[in-house]
Amino acid sequence: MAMTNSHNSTANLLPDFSSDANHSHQVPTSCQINNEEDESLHNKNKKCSEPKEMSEQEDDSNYKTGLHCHQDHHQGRMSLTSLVAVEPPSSEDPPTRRTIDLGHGSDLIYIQRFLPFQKSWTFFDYLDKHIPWTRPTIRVFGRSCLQPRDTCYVSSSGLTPLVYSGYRPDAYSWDEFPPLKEILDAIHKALPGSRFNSLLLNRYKGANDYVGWHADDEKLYGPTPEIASVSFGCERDFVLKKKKLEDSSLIEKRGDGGPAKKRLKRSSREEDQQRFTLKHGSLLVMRGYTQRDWIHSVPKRVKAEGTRINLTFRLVL
Ligand SMILES: O=C(O)CCC(=O)C(=O)O
Ligand SMILES: [Fe+2]
Repeated sequence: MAMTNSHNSTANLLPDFSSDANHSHQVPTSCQINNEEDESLHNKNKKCSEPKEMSEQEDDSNYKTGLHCHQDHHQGRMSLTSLVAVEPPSSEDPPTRRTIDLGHGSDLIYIQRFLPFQKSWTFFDYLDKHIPWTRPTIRVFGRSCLQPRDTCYVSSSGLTPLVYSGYRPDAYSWDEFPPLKEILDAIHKALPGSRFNSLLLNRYKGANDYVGWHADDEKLYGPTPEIASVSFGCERDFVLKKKKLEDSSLIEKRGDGGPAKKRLKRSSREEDQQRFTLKHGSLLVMRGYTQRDWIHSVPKRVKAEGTRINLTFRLVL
């Protein structure tokens, strides 16, 4: 597929992220999420309904203080995208890479400015226009419903097909979307030793689009999937909650990454929750047993007016 925007090599523009530059930042652990929807863990009889929004009061300061018009993108073009609340980074800020140890063999890496700001808008525009987005019907708790976000799937040929919520997306080839290969190259460079061969794309077209609580624990990824998530456009919260074991020895003994969902509940302890406001151009990596022991979601948000595009790179074994 032809690109309408010119693209320089991302790798040339990228700083070296191969070592931790800064461990001192703290990840916010307070989490006022009242979204009790859980697509994977409980309440099978629940209607295929959408999760509750945060109230204005609960909707945290990220969205109150973080609303800034970015002035240097889409100049002279008024569009929904141009209203996205994205704060351009200060050029003085060094790129930082944080590693967050979730315990018991699970960890996260977060690089806030993984891709350069303007370059990230070029990617956003390309993906928004050229990806063959679809909004499929999926099965949740035995009911059919429209997936609350657009999606697309890209993978290398010959892999086990991805099936989730009763939906099997067609797999497009990397060759059709050169910028995706460019982003993949940048990820491989930032994560030496890691390899990804498939990509699930999500587009959240506004405040009502979301992804409910789930773990990406499909068998085709093996027991310890590494998932590299790149975000573009409107900032949204990404929330992780630790699954609560009824018998904490079970998971340790199983050790196979299998979906022990029936025996797990979400935890209510504050330290068992993590929340990130995923920035335009950021990279979040989930590693180890994160999919086995934690669930994650991108909840609805009152103030998230613009479009967000998220790419999750995975390795199908
Ligand atoms: O949009 C995101 O940040 C996460 C998407 C996700 O969890 C998924 O596609 O499995
Ligand atoms: Fe996920």
